[in-house]
This record gives sequence, structure tokens and C-alpha cells, in this order.
Amino acid sequence: MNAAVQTTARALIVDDEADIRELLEITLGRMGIETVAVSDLASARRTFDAQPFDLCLTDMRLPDGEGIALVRHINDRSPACPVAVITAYGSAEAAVASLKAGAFDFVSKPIDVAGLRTLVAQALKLAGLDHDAPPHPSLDVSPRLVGQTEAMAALRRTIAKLARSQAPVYVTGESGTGKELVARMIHAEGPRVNGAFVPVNCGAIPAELMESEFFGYLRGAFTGATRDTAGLFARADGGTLFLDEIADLPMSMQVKLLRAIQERSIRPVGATMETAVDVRIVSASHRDLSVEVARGRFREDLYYRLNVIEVKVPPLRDRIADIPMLAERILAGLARKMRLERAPVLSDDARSALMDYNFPGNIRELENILERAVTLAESPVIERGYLRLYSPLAEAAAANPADALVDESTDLESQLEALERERIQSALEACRYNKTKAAQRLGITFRALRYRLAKLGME
Ligand SMILES: Nc1ncnc2c1ncn2[C@@H]1O[C@H](COP(=O)(O)OP(=O)(O)OP(=O)(O)O)[C@@H](O)[C@H]1O
Repeated sequence: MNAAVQTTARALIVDDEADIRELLEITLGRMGIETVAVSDLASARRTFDAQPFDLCLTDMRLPDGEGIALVRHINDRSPACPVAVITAYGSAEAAVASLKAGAFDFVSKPIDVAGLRTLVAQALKLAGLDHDAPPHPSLDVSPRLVGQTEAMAALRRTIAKLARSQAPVYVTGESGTGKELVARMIHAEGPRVNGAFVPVNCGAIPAELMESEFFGYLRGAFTGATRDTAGLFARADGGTLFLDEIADLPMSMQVKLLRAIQERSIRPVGATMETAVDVRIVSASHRDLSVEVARGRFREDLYYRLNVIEVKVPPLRDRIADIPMLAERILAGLARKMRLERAPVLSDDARSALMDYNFPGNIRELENILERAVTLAESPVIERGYLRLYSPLAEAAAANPADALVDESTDLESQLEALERERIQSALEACRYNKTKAAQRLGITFRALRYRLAKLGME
């Protein structure tokens, strides 16, 4: 009964070429969308301000200005209204600039009607999400991205904003800071939520299998290819492909990835035809990709394509106020996993020790520390000793109490580095260079060890 009145979606079309306006009007009209078409920037602004719209499609070049000016105009007035920009064929720079300015997506000329329909459908889903949801759904304390510091609140706001766009996002941050979690939230809060989120660790796929893993293959394409198999791109069609450790992608694959992103299509191994795919790319690395570019290990054009928008996930040591809450959530999770009657709690002393620690392995390290402590502790209260926090200065002081803490002949940074180097070296020797065991011995993750070895030039 009393069903809500279904309002027809309305789109503003802005293009000075009459045949393109017509093509857009016909395509959207067939999708049941009401359209209003104008031919210049001034009329577009006026029309937009005077009537409600759920979507806008604008050409980049207009007789009286740039489409980007309209993107900004609409974003200022109605941030909920997605704007897509129509760019000339091959003008990657214009496409990237429009995404940076806040465009939802772009279409390049000549317009491919199927691609246009997909884009419009995504944009309307977004508008639909918006009518149903509170204005900033992710500003609520999300059960998943824990933290109440300003750094976390800002990150949630960024995620909410990025979820509304189709722009490629590059997530940076140290190991274990939550880069994958951020990527998942960008996916989950956007119009692609019903599509798959496909995470890939680019460093874990052998180079010779990369192409078939990414693009799939046809039966008979090579020995052992007994049936057609979809690749990662095809699995992420309509959803998000999360390329973790993107810096590990070999050069040969970087070219193919760039092509797939630019053309929005893939060619499975053994196929003669390309297949269109609609995939949003979110990538991440704990390495500085611009340094990799400068060293000639990462293609600049691909970097430019992936890094349209960069999100920085802060290290845990920059938001210590979040540590108690995170610890509480992690302990509750461990209690469920280990079927404990009550969630263990930290003693006051243990809590302040955690807040003093610098967490080179970030949240993942916090998880490991707490898991080990819960296993070791016999009572439901975790005392400081069970955390086994390693402090280079304390250890040096124990070894040489007279001067370890007051060596003022070198700066603190080099002193810490020397201690770190020494600790890692002795752990490696004790474990016969088995890095997994050495990491356990040091109480850090394997990834964190690998990262430190690289940083210290000890590889
Ligand atoms: N803000 C947060 N709230 C709750 N849990 C978090 C938060 N950030 C990260 N985590 C948890 O920390 C762990 C590490 O996160 P994640 O795998 O996303 O990190 P990462 O930066 O991708 O790591 P890596 O660089 O090693 O791939 C996960 O178990 C994740 O659920």
C-alpha cells in the first residue's frame, strides 16, 4: 500500500554538438530518464540552478568555457549529483583532470553506447543510494574502520567522497595501516557494492602467470588450459579490482594493465577479440611509487593513471588515542575466535605501554601482539609483560646500562637505526636467515621485517 512515488530520474546534458546531444538524449530516454539538453556553460549553470537533476553529462570543451567549471559548480551546490565529462578521444589528461576536479566518471568520444549506459546506470545507483541513506553514511562510527581521532574522521570523510566517484584511487601507507580495509570501504560505500571486490597481491603472482591471471584464458590457449577461465578483471566486472603491492608488478605487465585501464577492455590469453569490462581500480603500495618511477622501475604513464586520487592512511603512531579502542575491538574479536567466555582486558599499565610503543607494523602488529598476549596470559587481565613489546633503547640500556641512553655523539635517528640493524641481524643469524622465524622472534610481521630490511639496505 501507499508505495512511495517513484520519481523519474532527470539528467542535464551539455554539449555544443547537436548530434551528440541527440545521441545522449535518445540513449538516456530509452533508459527511462528525462533529459534537458543545453549547448553552453552559461545555460548549463542557469538550468542546473533552476531545476532538480540526478545526473549531469557535460562535454569538456564548451563554446564559453571548460566542462570542469561545471563539475565544480555542481559539486559546490549539489555534491550528491554525479557529473560525467565527455572528453575527446585519447585525451587522457583531460579525463584525469576532470576526475581530480570531482567528476564521477568520463566518457570518451566517439561515444560507445553500451559504455555510456553502464556509466549512467552506475550514476543513478549512486543517486538512489543517496536518497535512501543519511547524507554521510560513513561519518557514523563504522564498525569496521575503528578510531575516533581526527585523522580517522578525515579518512572516513575522504572514503565517503571517493566512493561516489569512479576515479582510480591509489592508497598509500605503511604496512598494516589498513590500506586494504580502506579500499574495501570505498567499494562498499559506492554504487558498485553489488559487484565483486577482488583483491590481488601483485607481488604474489609469478610473472609468467600474470597475464592469464589478470585477463583469463580460453580453452586450449596453452598446455593445461582445459576450459575457458575468467581472469581477475572479468571477476571484478561491475565491481572493484584492488591491486595491492602494485610496485611489484613487472614492467611487461604494467604495459598490459595500462592498456586495459585505458581501453576499458581486456583480451583473454588465446582470444582474438577484446571484451569490454567495467572495473574500478584501487591500488596500493607501502613503497613510494614516485620513487619507483624516478628509478625507472615503474611506468610513469601507468603511475599517472592509477594515482588520480591519492589517499594516505596514517600510521598508528600518529593516532595513539585510537589504540585503546582498537585494542578493545581486537580483544573482543579474539575472544569470539577463541571461544572465551569473557573478552580479556588490558591492565592500565599494559594500555599505557601500548600507547608508548611506536608500532612499526601498525594495526596488524597490534593484532599480533594481542593475540600472542591472550595466548600467554592465564588471567583475563593482560599485564604489560605479556605484550612483549620490544624497545630498542631499553634493550640497549640492559646490555650497557652506563651509556646506552645517553650517547649524545650521534643523533637519535642514527642511534635507533644502528640498534635496529643489530637486532635484526642477530635475529636473522639465530634463525639461520629464515625471515619468517626471524620476524616472529622480533615480534613483527613478515611484511614489516621485509620492509625494514629494504629500508636499512640489508637485503
Ligand atoms: N581503522 C581500523 N579499524 C579496525 N581494524 C583495522 C583498521 N585498520 C586496519 N585494521 C585491521 O588491521 C589489519 C591490517 O589491515 P590491512 O590488511 O587493510 O592493512 P594493509 O595496509 O593493507 O597491509 P599491507 O601493507 O601489509 O598489505 C586488518 O586485520 C584490518 O582489518
